[in-house]
Amino acid sequence: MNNFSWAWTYVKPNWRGMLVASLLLLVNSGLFLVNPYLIGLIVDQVIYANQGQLLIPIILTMVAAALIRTVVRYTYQMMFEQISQNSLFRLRQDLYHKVSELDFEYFNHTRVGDIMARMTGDTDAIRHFIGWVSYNIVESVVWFVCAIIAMGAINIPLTIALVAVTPLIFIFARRLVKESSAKFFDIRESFSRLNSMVEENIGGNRVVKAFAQEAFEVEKFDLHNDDFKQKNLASADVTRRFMPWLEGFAGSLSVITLVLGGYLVIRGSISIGDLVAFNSYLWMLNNPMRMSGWLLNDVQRFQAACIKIRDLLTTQSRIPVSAHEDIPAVKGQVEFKDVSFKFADDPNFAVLNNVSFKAEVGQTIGIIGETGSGKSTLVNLIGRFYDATEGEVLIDGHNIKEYPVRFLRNHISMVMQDVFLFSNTISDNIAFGDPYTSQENIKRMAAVADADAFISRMPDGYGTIVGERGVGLSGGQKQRISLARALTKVPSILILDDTTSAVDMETEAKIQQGLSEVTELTTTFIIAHRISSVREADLILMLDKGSIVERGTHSQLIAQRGRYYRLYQKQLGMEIAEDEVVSTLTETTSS
Ligand SMILES: Nc1ncnc2c1ncn2[C@@H]1O[C@H](COP(=O)(O)OP(=O)(O)OP(=O)(O)O)[C@@H](O)[C@H]1O
Repeated sequence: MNNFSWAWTYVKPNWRGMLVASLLLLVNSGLFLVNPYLIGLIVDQVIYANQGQLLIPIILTMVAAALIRTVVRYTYQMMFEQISQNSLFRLRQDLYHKVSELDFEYFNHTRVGDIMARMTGDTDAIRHFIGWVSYNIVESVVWFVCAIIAMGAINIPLTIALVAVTPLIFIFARRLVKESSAKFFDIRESFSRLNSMVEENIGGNRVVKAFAQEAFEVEKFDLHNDDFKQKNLASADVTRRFMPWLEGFAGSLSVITLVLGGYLVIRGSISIGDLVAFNSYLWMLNNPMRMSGWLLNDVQRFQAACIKIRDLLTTQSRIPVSAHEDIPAVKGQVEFKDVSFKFADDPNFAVLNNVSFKAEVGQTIGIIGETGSGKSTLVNLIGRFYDATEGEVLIDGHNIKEYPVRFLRNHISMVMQDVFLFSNTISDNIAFGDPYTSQENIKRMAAVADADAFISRMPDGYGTIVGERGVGLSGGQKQRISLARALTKVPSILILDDTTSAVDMETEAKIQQGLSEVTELTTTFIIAHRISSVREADLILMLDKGSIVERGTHSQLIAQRGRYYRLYQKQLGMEIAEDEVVSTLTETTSS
């Protein structure tokens, strides 16, 4: 399907409006023929044939034609605008739906700025095409044809002399399209890079400031900014080189009309009135010629935008959103059978190697291991954010691939390592897990996450609006709010990825106590670096380079005297050291 047919699918629901607008456009073009004809009449009949009584009716007709034209033009322009906005609305809807269903893999490789460029600049190029360029092209063609017919009716040889110039315009227009097309793609890519750079910089402004790298970033921005400017100038250069030719051809029509037309008048082949009318129609012929360069540029911009948008709309998630629908509710038994996993962009590196374990409903599984050992990747397979490359993940005995993804995720709650809060009230952030939850439940779950106390101390309490990504809250506060958010959902499977890393051990103990009360029927996965976070778990998995190297309960693993034991010793030593510091400080203060 070409880009025009594709764009039509968005316009099609308004096809009736489009038809009426196009008919009005034809009426308007027809009305343009009236005045030149009447001007010819004034010259021939009123001035030369001395029929002064015709002057007033002719002028009144001209005024009426101009008035009707104004109303008609306003109406169809507004209709095109309305249709283009409706089409844009539908397109944005499709784009947003698409973006919301794309998987982690896509976002791992796509810059947010690039997606934003598609959703703003590219969609606007398409709106501009539907709402302005398309009817201007039709209008130009209609004017061109009408002018030739009207001029042909006056004098055929003179019309042929003018039309003889038009092939040159097509030759130049084709060359313009050929040269400018690539430039628009360059502009589009440069805009996307600029957008991504700005987006990343605003998002990472704290890091930039912390490293005092403002000057370096400004320099980087200037490079992108300059690149965008140069790409636009290169495109403008092509336009400027071709425009004088198109202008020149359009201007040559007046010269041909005056020279050849004057000759025909002297010879008596046409009247002066006919020549004046002919000259007035000329505008309908040379205006489309002048416009052709600009319109062709806009068509190129439209084509470049269509390619980018269609590329996004046709991107397929590796994880399909729907699957078998007749599957019972998730209870929460999770089993990994010889699961291995490799990221698509690094197929030689196995992030998980033959991982096998079983978690019964309501059990707590602790996952511990060095950084980069594959802990987050393992739990990401449970929510089908990625699919295992080998082996099977089973939930309640069914292969996870049999579950419709949204259905499955509805039964899973996840507190991600990288906490994200929306710039909204704390209450709404917590209710995000279940928008229909009551205020009491929000407060209850906040209490379980040991967040109620600090939230209540805030001046606006649960109504406090947090900044973008939770700005204004400490790391530990953000973690606790995101834990409360995960708990409001009443999940069958709860995944806590390093959720208490930023809270002190006393708070962690309180949270664990609260959690054990509300997760009796919930299979809970706790990823942690601190043994204190997992020691009560029914099963602890120790990962190393993607493989389970030790497994068992805390006491079993201690008895094994292996890596877990050594880690425990190390952490215990640190705890004791910490306790010693605290008691020394206390003693010093009291003495
Ligand atoms: N999108 C990705 N593409 C390629 N490799 C990745 C991707 N995400 C993670 N990895 C790699 O997979 C490995 C495991 O990462 P993972 O995030 O699962 O580790 P982790 O044990 O959770 O680490 P941490 O404790 O630091 O959170 C790492 O070597 C990492 O570099």
